[in-house]
This record gives sequence, structure tokens and C-alpha cells, in this order.
Amino acid sequence: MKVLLGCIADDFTGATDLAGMLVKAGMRTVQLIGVPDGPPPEGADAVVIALKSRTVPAAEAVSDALAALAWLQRSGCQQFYFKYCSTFDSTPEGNIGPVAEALMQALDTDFTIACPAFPANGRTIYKGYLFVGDELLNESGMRNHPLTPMTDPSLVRVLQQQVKGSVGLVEYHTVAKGAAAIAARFAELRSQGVSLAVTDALTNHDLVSIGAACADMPLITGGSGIALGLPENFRRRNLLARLDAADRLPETGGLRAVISGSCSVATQKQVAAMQKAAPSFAVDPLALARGDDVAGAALAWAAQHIEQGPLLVYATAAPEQVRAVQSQLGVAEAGELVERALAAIAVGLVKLGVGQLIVAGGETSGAVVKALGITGLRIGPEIDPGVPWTAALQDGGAATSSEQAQPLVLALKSGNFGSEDFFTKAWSRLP
Ligand SMILES: Nc1ncnc2c1ncn2[C@@H]1O[C@H](COP(=O)(O)OP(=O)(O)O)[C@@H](O)[C@H]1O
Ligand SMILES: O=C(O)[C@@H](O)C(=O)COP(=O)(O)O
Repeated sequence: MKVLLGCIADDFTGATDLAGMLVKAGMRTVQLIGVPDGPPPEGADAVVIALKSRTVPAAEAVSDALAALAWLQRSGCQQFYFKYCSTFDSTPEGNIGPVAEALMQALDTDFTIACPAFPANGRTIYKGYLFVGDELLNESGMRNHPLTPMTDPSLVRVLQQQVKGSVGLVEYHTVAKGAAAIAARFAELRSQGVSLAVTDALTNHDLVSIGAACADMPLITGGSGIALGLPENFRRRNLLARLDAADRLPETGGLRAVISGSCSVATQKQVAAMQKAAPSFAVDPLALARGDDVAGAALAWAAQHIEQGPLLVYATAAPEQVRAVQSQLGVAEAGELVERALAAIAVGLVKLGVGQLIVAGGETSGAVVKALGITGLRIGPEIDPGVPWTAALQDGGAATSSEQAQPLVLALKSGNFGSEDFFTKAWSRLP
């Protein structure tokens, strides 16, 4: 059977978030790291290709997305999904708008939606304004994001700045009326020449209605929430069986570690909570810039502590510290330097026998997963909304922690997801 839904995610935690959502909604889903060479995996209803394209130059993000689309088209997918962050993480140039328009052009379609809502994590959209919990996007911690500070809560305005086409709005009073009313509004906007429709949503029920209204759209763009309503469209057409939700992971073991390169508000609290409960090592970006062997020092330290229980290696810092580092090193340079160091530490930790690894941060997860040579992820049980445990796959089989030869399991945690005790409670959700 062919893959039904082909997804392109602009970062690795986002891809895991979407894959977990599809699994929960009953689609057998495989997450692949980067654009694969080979054929599609057997028995997958949906494939999520994880790119690391959120903050690269827009032209590179577009070409990566088009390469992913071409592979998904060759795999026979019937519908396509561009997944970006529920906080619409982007720069004035993109990459959400340019990638969405390039995918539309390649799919020869003139209309799609833009809906990052994810109510389970407090992301709601009203009159086109994005809220994070009780705050407007620009008043939330996202205003201080190291790479994509979000300073305008109006998604219509933000997206309009990134695209050539016209951006419209499906307001809540229409969404509340259900799928038929939403579809009629889509048709109306389209006839007015609108090509991207920001769509209000406050609840999961809204997302299911929006999903139903998108049944015939070749391309959908949004956060992971909108995926809630899509599997039912395929079931209505008898293309998808009713399956028990949730994948199972193999029995796991190995030592435990957390690596955090996220400076988001939720991660800061999680790092502070774990520091009270476990040994921790701070990675100093300025020491990295001086050329100190910080990774070597972190691994020598880890070797002393790792047998006693989970440990934490982090670069997570408060906004003023991050700004001070960025003003000395540059924004992108600081980010890359830290990501490279954390990735090298992750590789070293796995060599030390770590078999259960939590990585906090989307860009950070991208760097770590690439350095570990992981080519795919099998989705397992959810820890908190948007963050499942996963089992790593490498070409030719399951990735293992080298000492124990056990499957390597990973939780790739989006910066702003998870409860304060995430780093200490996550282990109990493993089989
Ligand atoms: N102390 C620091 N100073 C400067 N940049 C940092 C620091 N700690 C982490 N970073 C960088 O900030 C970025 C955080 O992005 P990411 O990993 O995607 O986290 P999130 O999921 O919270 O957005 C990464 O590029 C990371 O290397
Ligand atoms: O949609 C979301 O919020 C997440 O899936 C996501 O993409 C978060 O990205 P990071 O905060 O950079 O991990």
C-alpha cells in the first residue's frame, strides 16, 4: 500500500511532535531524518521527513523542502503537509512563507491554510493573533528566542511579509460553525485571490473541523495540531484502517542523560528542576569560542558520574546571558558553536553507554541526531503533549548504545514543551 500523507517538518523536534500526533490519531508513521535515498518504508501510512531548515537561508530551506517533496511524490503520497512551529518560529524573510509558496507551486495548487494552533500546549489563534497560554506571542518568552525572536503576534501580518501571494483569515465565528462553513470560507477567500488562509482555532474540536475541511487540499501547512483531523479523511475514503493508537518501543536499557541547548522558558525551568536532582555540567559558549576542549571536559566529567543515574549537560541560559554571548560571537555563530559542542558530547555519551537520551531544543536535536548518524525514528509512548519517546534507526537496523548493544531511545523535546519535571519524570514512561 502507498503512503497516504507525506510530511515535511522544518526541524527535528517538530517532526517528532507531528509523527507522535499522527500515531495517536491512528496512522502508522515513520520519521525519517533528511531526504532518504531508498524506497518508502513498508507499512507506513504517513512519513515525516525531518529537515533542519527553520533558520537556514530561505533559498536553502526551499531547495531542501522541494527535494523532500519530490521523494514523497515518488512514494505515492496523496496529500502533503508542511509542519512548522506552533509559535510560528521564523525570520522576516522566512522560512515559512517561501517554503509554503514553493511547495504550492510544485504541487500546482493556488490555495492552502496556515494554522499553527496546538491547544494542548496553549497555542491558540483568535482573529489571526497567536496566543501562547494567556499571552500574545510577542509577550511570551518567544520574544527572546535566540534565533527566531517573535515580536509580532499577527500571523496575517507576519506571513504576508514572507510571501508574494495574498494572505487571508478564516475567523473563529466561521470555524465554530464546522467543516462545511470553513470549506465555504476557503472557497470564498480563494475566489478573492487569497492563496494562504490563516485559520483561527481554540480547541481540538476546531482542529478536527478544520482537518475535515482540508480533505481535498493537496497541501496543508501548520503546526502538529491540524494533523488531528486528517486521518479521519482517509478513513472516510476507506484508505486507512482503524488502528489502535500508539506504537510500541522495544525494551530499553543503558545509561541516562539529558542534553539541553534550548533557552526557551519551559526548558529553563526544566533545567533548574533537574539541577536540584542530578549532577549537571554547563557548556560555556565563550570557552568554546576560545577553543577550549569543552566537549572533552564534559565527557571526562560525565565518565565520573554517569553510572550513578541521569545527568545533565546544558548550554541553556537566561536571555541576557544569551544576548551577551551573541553580541560577542554573532547570533548564528554562537548557535552553531553550541550545537556542534552538544552534538559531540552526545556522541561521546553514547560511547560511554548512554542508551536513553533526552535532547532539549529543535536545532540542538537536529545537530545531535545528525552527529549520531540516525536515519529514522520509531515513535513510542508520549511523555507530554508533543513529545514522544522514540527508538533510533540507522541504515541497516536499530541504532544501539555501543556498550550495551541495546536500542538507543531518544526524546527530542521542543523548547517550550513539557512540564517542569519533564527531565526527571520522562524515564518512567519507557517500557
Ligand atoms: N548560552 C547560549 N548562548 C547562545 N546561544 C545558545 C546558548 N545556548 C544555546 N544556544 C543556541 O540557541 C539555539 C536554541 O535553539 P533550539 O535548540 O532550537 O531550542 P528551542 O527548541 O528552545 O528553540 C541553538 O542554536 C543553541 O545552540
Ligand atoms: O510545533 C511546535 O511547537 C514544535 O513541534 C516545534 O516545532 C518546536 O520547535 P522548538 O521549540 O525549536 O523545539
